[in-house]
Amino acid sequence: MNYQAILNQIQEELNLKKSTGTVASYIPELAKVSPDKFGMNLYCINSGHYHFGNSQERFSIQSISKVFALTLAMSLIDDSLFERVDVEPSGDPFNSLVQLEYEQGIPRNPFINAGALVISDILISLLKNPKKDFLNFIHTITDNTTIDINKEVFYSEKKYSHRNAALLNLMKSFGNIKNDIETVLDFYIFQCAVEMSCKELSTAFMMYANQGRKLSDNQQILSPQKVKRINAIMQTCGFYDEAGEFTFRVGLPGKSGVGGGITAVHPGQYTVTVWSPPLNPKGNSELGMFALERLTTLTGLSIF
Ligand SMILES: NC(=O)CC[C@H](N)C(=O)O
Repeated sequence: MNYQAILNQIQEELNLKKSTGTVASYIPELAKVSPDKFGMNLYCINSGHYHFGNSQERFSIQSISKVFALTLAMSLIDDSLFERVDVEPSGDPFNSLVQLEYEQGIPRNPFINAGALVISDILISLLKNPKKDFLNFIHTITDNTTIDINKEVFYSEKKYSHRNAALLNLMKSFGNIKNDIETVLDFYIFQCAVEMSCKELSTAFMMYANQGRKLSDNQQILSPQKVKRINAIMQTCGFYDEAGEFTFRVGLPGKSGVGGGITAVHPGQYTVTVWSPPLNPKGNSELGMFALERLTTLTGLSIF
């Protein structure tokens, strides 16, 4: 298959499309990013990288980091993790508080904010230097030690994190947060502030397409069974209250972030990352979803 020709076609179609979305502004620093950025990187297990646009420029990965945090936590502890966070789609926005109240502080899944905050709490209890260890984990899976956080984004989100603090307080009242609220919030915001390019994200996600092994050196990062589970959670919960729509249109497990990035996985075949900052009302990249839908349609390669 001529993947580059398919990507070129998607780029041409995108040039004709006007986005109706808006760049996230509740983290003020994110609002400074140009809405016209667009990058796409496709990383095939058998034939390497294909790309176009701003695919090598780093952007704020935001909630895509939730996949790395869950992976790290699952590599360190057993299934007891899932006593503190469930694996059901929420059908609610990523930062919603309502379900938590009547479900007694157990978040629906690890990819909504409440669930990711519980994973942050677990990592803080398990790791010596949570921030350093988290970055090291990303360095390992990408073979790239230059990946870091964007400090402006970090401090910007810290100033406007009242809702995440509310989620933490509510969960703490139910006994599902063990560490100090400020410490958990700080680590969660840190992981969201990591910056990576489309190419780096596709590389990091390759382990989910390759049974838990890195492609570069075959290192087993996570067992195939655990990778299967993470892919399942990405499929059912990776896009909040748009997980069904993403599955319907694109047909791949994946994860989005309010920085405008989406990374998706076709186990055994490829990983793909798109970046376009304007978000649809559900907080997912509008043109990113369009590009991924075109990719699985033009290649005929989705998991369904
Ligand atoms: N959906 C997202 O990417 C949200 C991440 C963001 N840091 C928040 O907690 O609001």
